[in-house]
Amino acid sequence: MMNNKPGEPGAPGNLGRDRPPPAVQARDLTVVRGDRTVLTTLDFTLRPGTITGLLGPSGCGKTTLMRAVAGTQAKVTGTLTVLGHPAGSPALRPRIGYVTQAPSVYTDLTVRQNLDYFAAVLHPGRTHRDTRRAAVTRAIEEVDLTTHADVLAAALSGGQRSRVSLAVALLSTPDLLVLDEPTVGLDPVLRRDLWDLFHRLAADRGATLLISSHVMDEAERCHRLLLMREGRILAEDTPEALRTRTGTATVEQAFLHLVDEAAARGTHPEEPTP
Ligand SMILES: Nc1ncnc2c1ncn2[C@@H]1O[C@H](COP(=O)(O)OP(=O)(O)OP(=O)(O)O)[C@@H](O)[C@H]1O
Repeated sequence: MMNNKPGEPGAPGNLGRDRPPPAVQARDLTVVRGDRTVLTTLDFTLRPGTITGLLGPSGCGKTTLMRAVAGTQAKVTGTLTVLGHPAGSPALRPRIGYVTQAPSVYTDLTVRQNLDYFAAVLHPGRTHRDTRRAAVTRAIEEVDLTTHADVLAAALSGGQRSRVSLAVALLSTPDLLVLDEPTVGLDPVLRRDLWDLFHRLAADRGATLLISSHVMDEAERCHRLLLMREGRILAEDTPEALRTRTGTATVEQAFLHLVDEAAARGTHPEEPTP
């Protein structure tokens, strides 16, 4: 499907020369779903150990972009390199944690049983029993579900179930975490705690996180932002640079400013102005 061209960042010849290769690099990334082009020639780069927020209105293509990065999206063209491999490579499977909007948990199992099950898939065999146990306990603690470890998933709230999915993704200590709206339905305290966890994963483990959200105030917690609209990237920068560039006080205002600016020009923002 997609190949690195020699000399491009992420290609084997460039590894380790100046700075670490990008965790994710997209060039001309285009995705067709049904008979519609839903992502159009996207270019972006995610640096290792950073948190990138993916923001934009419903239907703009956030989930499609995440599925492409996670390697689960069909009809992807262009170049998409993930942790040095073409997106979708089998070698990437244990290195990516992808948490979808719909929590993928077994409702007839408890929180711990769910995690035990997935841990057994990741680290099968008796010899890994202690590793599994430690990984499960750590993942449950990280998502703050220790007090609910023995509760059936069927009896959890939506937000708690989402956190079980996140715990499953954390079991394999992934290098790249792709999280589709992980804070939907959570109260402000839990949202804050989860964002603290995301920052710890980036700072302590060097993990790269791509996190989608509808909530613009969460944008301020990201190192970088990809603002999307109608299948295209409206802007890619730090929250501060976006505010400064647009002379606005919040990322939400910056987003609206960029939308208005593009409409006034009659072009899409990343298209060169004549
Ligand atoms: N299975 C599908 N077949 C055809 N078109 C699809 C399919 N799934 C999504 N789309 C279209 O692709 C576009 C992008 O959808 P996507 O789910 O990526 O958006 P989103 O930004 O994640 O939306 P939301 O924030 O509501 O989750 C939408 O216009 C949607 O209608």
